Amino acid sequence: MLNWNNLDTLASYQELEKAERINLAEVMSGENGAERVKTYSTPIVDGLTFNYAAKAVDDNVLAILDKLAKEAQLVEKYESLYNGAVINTGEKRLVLHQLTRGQLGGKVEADGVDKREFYVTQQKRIAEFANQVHAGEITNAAGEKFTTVVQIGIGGSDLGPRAMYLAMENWAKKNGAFKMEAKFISNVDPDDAAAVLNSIDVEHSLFVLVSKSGTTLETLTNESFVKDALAKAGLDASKHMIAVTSETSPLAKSDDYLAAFFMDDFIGGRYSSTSAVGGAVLSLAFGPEVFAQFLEGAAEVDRRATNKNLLENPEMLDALIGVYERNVLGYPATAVLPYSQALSRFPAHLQQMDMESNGKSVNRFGEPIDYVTGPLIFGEPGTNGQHSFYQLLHQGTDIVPLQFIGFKDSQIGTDVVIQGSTSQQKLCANVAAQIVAFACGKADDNRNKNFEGGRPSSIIIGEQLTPKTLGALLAHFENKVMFQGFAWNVNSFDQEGVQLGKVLAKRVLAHETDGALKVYSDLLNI
Ligand SMILES: O=P(O)(O)OC[C@H]1O[C@H](O)[C@H](O)[C@@H](O)[C@@H]1O
Repeated sequence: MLNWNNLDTLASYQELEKAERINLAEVMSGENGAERVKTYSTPIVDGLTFNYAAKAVDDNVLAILDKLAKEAQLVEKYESLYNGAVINTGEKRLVLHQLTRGQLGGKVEADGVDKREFYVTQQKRIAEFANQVHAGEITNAAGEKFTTVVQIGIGGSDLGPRAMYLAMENWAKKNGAFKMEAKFISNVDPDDAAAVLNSIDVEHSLFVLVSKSGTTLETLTNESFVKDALAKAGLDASKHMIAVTSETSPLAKSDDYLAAFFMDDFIGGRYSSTSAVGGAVLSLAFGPEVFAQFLEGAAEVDRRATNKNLLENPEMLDALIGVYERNVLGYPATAVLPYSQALSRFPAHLQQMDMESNGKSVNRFGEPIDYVTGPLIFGEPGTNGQHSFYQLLHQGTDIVPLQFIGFKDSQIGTDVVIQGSTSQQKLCANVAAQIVAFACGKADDNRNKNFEGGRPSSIIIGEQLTPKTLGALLAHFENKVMFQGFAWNVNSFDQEGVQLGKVLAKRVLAHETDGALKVYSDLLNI
């Protein structure tokens, strides 16, 4: 039997509140600090490690977090999720994104369908389609190969796939796996679609229309925008477009598309990168084998996250340190700082994954809760961020926990030695320096130059960003957010908070406004 209790009712949480606070600057200094960096570390997968030495925790706090994990039954809740329980209480749905990359528990059936089989079938259909496109068996009307793939989608149908594409693009080029260039149209701003269309050769472009619901205003508008451009170029849109949607959506049975691939209601948009939503564009761009490696990395993390030992479960550990920082230490935000240009859109993806999941004020039964939940997430790749917002992170009045990500090797491998070091070494030197600067600070008589320190961070260190380590990185955060949602006793899998704005926008477009909404509409000339 699972107990779905609010965080503040747990005995271990009360113990956590009373636990002695750690002086991070002190514990990270000298030999003690060196020892922490060596020991406060646990593997995520081969070639990827979670190091939490610079977090404000010690063995005592970790032991209490372990009690909390057990009292809140975090792994048991995960088990019930992947065995097909109705975890998404708001929408009364199963939550099955882990099943798109592996079978963790027993067979999961819904409406008489084996769901693992369904996801694998879609993967196979996509793989076959992608191979045919690459082989020139599926072509444009003139019998010429498609060279570019353009994804049309927004939110989860854009952010994850786009971030994953960018993360693998240079790796694929370097490793002979690059098949087609991918572009993305998401915003309803006409300049987004127009700029992408201006940058491609439409005659040789294949468009992937992605919408789980098939009703998203931005995506349907951009579909029409693209169809208009295809018609103007004298092209038959139905020969240039495929759809990725759920079988129940209005797009599912249309003749407007060359092919349709499916996901379902049990895959949340922000968790859909490993479903057909990411599968279509990534398999077209890099080939099905690369997509399979990406899934394998995610699957390995999903398996590891079943470990009940907190220190051997980096997803649960990361999650609970985050809960400690948010609820006990009162920190409002988390900055995601990848020292990897390939991860330039990864923070944007995590913003949706985390904030849409855990930005909740009621528990999973709809009752108000008396504690804070999901933090504000933002970030930029290092070292660019260092020359931008790090000032506030080092000396501002809020303490913002930091999530660094760094790799020993670059993806392309082209580098240059300047003043005795390569660019990759300079990149890595900066991340090491930042961790210690944030944690330990530096005293100065000039208050303006003083660094208090005590600013916590963790780092995920990898050998190289490959499809497999990328899949692992993605699943690490998906599972972290899931465990945090369990700890906060919220439903991490719906997003009612996005609805009101959509309803009001429709009213504006129908000219059914009054009061402030009418004046804003007039000011914006609608
Ligand atoms: O894939 P779609 O149904 O078009 O949804 C696209 C996005 O829009 C919604 O408003 C939600 O906030 C997102 O969670 C979702 O990913």
